[in-house]
Amino acid sequence: MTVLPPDSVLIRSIAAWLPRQRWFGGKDGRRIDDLSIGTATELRPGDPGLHHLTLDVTQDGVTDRYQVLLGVRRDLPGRLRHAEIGVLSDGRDEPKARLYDAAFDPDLTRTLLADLADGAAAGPLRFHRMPGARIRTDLASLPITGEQSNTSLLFGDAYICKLFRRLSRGVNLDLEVNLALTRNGCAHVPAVLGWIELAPGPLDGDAEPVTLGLLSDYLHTGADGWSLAIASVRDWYAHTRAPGEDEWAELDASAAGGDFAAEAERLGTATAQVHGALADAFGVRTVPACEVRAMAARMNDELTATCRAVPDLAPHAKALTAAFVELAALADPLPVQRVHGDYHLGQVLRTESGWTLLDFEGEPARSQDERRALAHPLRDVAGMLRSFEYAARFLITKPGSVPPESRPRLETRAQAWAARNRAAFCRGYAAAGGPDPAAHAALLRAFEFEKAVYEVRYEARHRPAWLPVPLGSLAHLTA
Ligand SMILES: Nc1ncnc2c1ncn2[C@@H]1O[C@H](COP(=O)(O)OP(=O)(O)O)[C@@H](O)[C@H]1O
Ligand SMILES: O=P(O)(O)O[C@H]1O[C@H](CO)[C@@H](O[C@H]2O[C@H](CO)[C@@H](O)[C@H](O)[C@H]2O)[C@H](O)[C@H]1O
Repeated sequence: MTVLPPDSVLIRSIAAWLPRQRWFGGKDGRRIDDLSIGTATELRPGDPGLHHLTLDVTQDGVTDRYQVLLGVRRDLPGRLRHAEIGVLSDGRDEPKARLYDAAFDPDLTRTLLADLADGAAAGPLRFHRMPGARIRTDLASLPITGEQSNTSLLFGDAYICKLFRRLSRGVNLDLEVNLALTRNGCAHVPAVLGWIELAPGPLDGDAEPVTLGLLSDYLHTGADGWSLAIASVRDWYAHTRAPGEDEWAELDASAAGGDFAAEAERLGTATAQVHGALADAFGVRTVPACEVRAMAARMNDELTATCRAVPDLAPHAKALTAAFVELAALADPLPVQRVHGDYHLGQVLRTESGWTLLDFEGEPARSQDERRALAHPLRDVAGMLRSFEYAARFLITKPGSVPPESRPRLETRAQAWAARNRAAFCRGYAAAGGPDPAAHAALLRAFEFEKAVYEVRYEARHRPAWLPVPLGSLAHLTA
């Protein structure tokens, strides 16, 4: 049972299973033309056995590398049936072994924790413990499932181990940034406890190790910004006038019980502090005005391409282009630095001690080089402002979500909620030393529109039912 099945059986099983996985990046209609095993490492012999695989998956001439934890058992208990990848038969009636996604098997993932605690090495895999960190090894894991591009394992309520599914060349951005900020004592990221990497191998000649996993403190008291914001919006929609209140006066959003503005302001403050820490850790560079013009041209090219793919965006194109032209006309050089890169309410957690930022990997739909590129910090501010727009409209935009007669009233409420929380976030950001959004209106607007174009493309490809959300907010912002 410790020996891997012949490649052909394994590869056929994985090729059929891969496209069904939420985290598989190649589900855009392209066929898998070739699939091969890059590395295979036995991490635990016996029944159940654990193997670590890297897979090279080629689609339309482009090869991406993924990792899979392969479990092998003679009998698969009911709790693991949903994770089955394939059956290995000996040619007679009885299956010889069952292959499955071991991320779902706490009996096997325990091995990862033990190896991290030991700073072990296995074949090309290297397990690193953060100097000074103590890692408990007696915890069982539970995978987080859902809308994730990676697979994260919760170990008790102490640790979270993020296993990157599509592997990028060299050190993963999430590890690089979290490690630098943990070392600098930044309170707004979860502390890094360890990481797993693939040592540069003779096979592909990579000079740098490839990051496979990241073990961090699990912030078990945290609530994510998106759920908190949505709860606030729901409360604001239901808010009614107090008895005796002037029925013609504008409704006062601050009087709604679930008002989010104080949280939005604190989030702005935390964001500016993280930007300061990123500038300290990685430095700041200034780009000349010609590069700003090139950036504006790229934004406009993406707009043109997206209008072709999603014609519903076309009615907004004129207003968006005008914002990119305005950006190109800015004569000043721009300071750029490491930023979050895909900043939205789903990437922040509110704990009892403040806001924490997660997932510094950048936008999943961008290339590795684009994700690593330096940017002006207001690009993140724009990302979060877009997220307030999303949260404000999410509950009412999907077709059939509210009766048509309520829509105009709720759209007015949505606009008020977004305006109030955008202003609070920007206030907190500027007060904590970030570049003042009010003083950089043209830059901020261009970044917001760039993100909105990305969102239209993202939603059309991954969640078509959400497409009315960015389109609805664009209708308002470009009116
Ligand atoms: N350190 C942590 N503490 C608590 N929850 C976390 C932590 N890291 C991630 N999470 C939860 O897991 C979710 C996904 O994490 P994320 O890093 O964004 O993964 P992905 O790249 O797969 O989207 C987050 O939205 C958050 O709810
Ligand atoms: O979290 P990821 O790094 O996978 O980011 C991608 O997916 C996000 C959605 O999960 C997407 O964010 C968009 O939807 C959010 C609501 O679900 C909203 O708050 C964001 O403002 C909006 O951009 C993100 O763009 C995408 O890269």
